[in-house]
Amino acid sequence: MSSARDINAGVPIAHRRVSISTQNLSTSPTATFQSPPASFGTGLQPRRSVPKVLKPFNTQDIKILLLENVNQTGRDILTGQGYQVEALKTSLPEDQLIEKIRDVHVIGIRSKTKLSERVLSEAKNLIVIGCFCIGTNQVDLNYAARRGIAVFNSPFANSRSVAELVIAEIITLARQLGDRSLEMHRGTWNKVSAKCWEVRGKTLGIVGYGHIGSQLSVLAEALGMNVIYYDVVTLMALGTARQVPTLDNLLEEADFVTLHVPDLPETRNMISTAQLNRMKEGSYLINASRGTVVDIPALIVAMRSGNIAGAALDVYPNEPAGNGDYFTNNLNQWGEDLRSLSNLILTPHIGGSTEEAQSAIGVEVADALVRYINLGITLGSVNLPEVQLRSLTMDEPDHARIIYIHRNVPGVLRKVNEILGDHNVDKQLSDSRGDLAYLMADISNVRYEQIKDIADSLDGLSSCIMTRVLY
Ligand SMILES: NC(=O)c1ccc[n+]([C@@H]2O[C@H](COP(=O)([O-])OP(=O)(O)OC[C@H]3O[C@@H](n4cnc5c(N)ncnc54)[C@H](O)[C@@H]3O)[C@@H](O)[C@H]2O)c1
Ligand SMILES: O=C(O)[C@H](O)COP(=O)(O)O
Repeated sequence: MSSARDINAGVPIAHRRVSISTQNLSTSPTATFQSPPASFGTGLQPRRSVPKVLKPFNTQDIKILLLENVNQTGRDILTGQGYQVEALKTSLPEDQLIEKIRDVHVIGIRSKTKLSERVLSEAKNLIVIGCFCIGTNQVDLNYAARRGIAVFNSPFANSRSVAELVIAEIITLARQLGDRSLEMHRGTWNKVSAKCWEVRGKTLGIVGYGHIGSQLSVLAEALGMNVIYYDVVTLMALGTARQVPTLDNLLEEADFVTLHVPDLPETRNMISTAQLNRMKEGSYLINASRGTVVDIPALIVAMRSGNIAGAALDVYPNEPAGNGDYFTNNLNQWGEDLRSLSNLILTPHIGGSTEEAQSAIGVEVADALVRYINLGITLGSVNLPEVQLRSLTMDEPDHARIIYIHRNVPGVLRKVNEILGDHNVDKQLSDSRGDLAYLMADISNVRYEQIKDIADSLDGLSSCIMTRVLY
């Protein structure tokens, strides 16, 4: 088992390095870390017994809290490491979250758990956050970085699932399938063709042509749709899709408008009364991005007027913490209005909720957490500089890996190397991101009893945010 220790105010700054078989490391010239197979989670083995002087804790001492029903694949990888894993099916109210987060070194969440500065400031032992989803808007990334807490996510493992849901919704809206099905469930046969359409030849307007938007573009063209898209970045069109210069251009031309932008200050209420009024009469709106992107009261007005012939919402400004919670309470006054509208598909944030997506996300994020906890590798981190050293000497005795997360100020490397200077620095890599820098150094000829001195000296530097020594 690997181990870690706690030197400063409960912050685990060192844990025993573990060996890793070289087949798990990329041999590509770019030296990126290849995503390991699922067995990676059990592939890391302890190297030697723990030196008493460091009061290290074993991997069993690493406490991980997983919220929001993280997939079994991820739980298995983490428990396979020997970490203590507590997994809950829902998110937690802030007060309970604060109580729980005080104790853990790692937290895994999905889109609902808000890790604000207020919550994170209580997380004295936290070294890393895993977002088992695409979005990271629920985490205060800047504050986490200032504290040296790494954040990882799964940038595209559920993109296909979302794109397929949107395709289903386009046809469902065009044919009013939701309403017909509801009527049949109530015993009413209502065979109509008025205002029911084929999607072939219609124009799909995609707002945000990233992972999901671009995948959707390909699927929609296969159905015979014309695709236009709007994005703040100029992006290569797939197939015969066409980028339009403004959102208004898209709204005026599209029969279906679908939103795939992140939650940013600029995308809040991006679709409100003015934008809905620009949309073609009888057009449709789909939002499977974030609940903040659509002004819901404005949508209700537009649908009641008939200008918008149908809509699909998968995401909402306030979402319940878990299944069974009452939807209307969270939407306040809008819940009842939404539920009363025809040709409005309401789904409980299930865009990425498929077996395939959740299983892949579980593996991807859990592997990233293991690599970070055990090896300090930040590849894929959304808030720290991405640093990886591929060490061929990890299994040799008297080697240690130093991780020094620090403020990006002049003179740090000189001071760090003064501290490491008595040892043989085999490799060293440092990268910065804004005000923050991440240094990784593999040193040899270091005795275990010297490791505490190194850690203490690094901690004593004024630039220090967090020091970890892996050995
Ligand atoms: N419903 C779900 O279950 C579900 C699942 C996955 C992702 N999502 C959400 O879907 C959204 C898109 O995900 P993605 O993986 O495609 O993201 P992405 O980062 O790959 O793509 C987002 C695109 O939006 C563009 N963009 C940013 N700001 C914009 C603006 N103001 N106007 C126009 N374009 C803008 C970006 O340039 C980028 O091309 C995110 O909000 C994500 O959280 C929801
Ligand atoms: O950000 C995401 O990946 C989606 O919104 C899905 O979130 P979820 O994992 O909470 O369903």
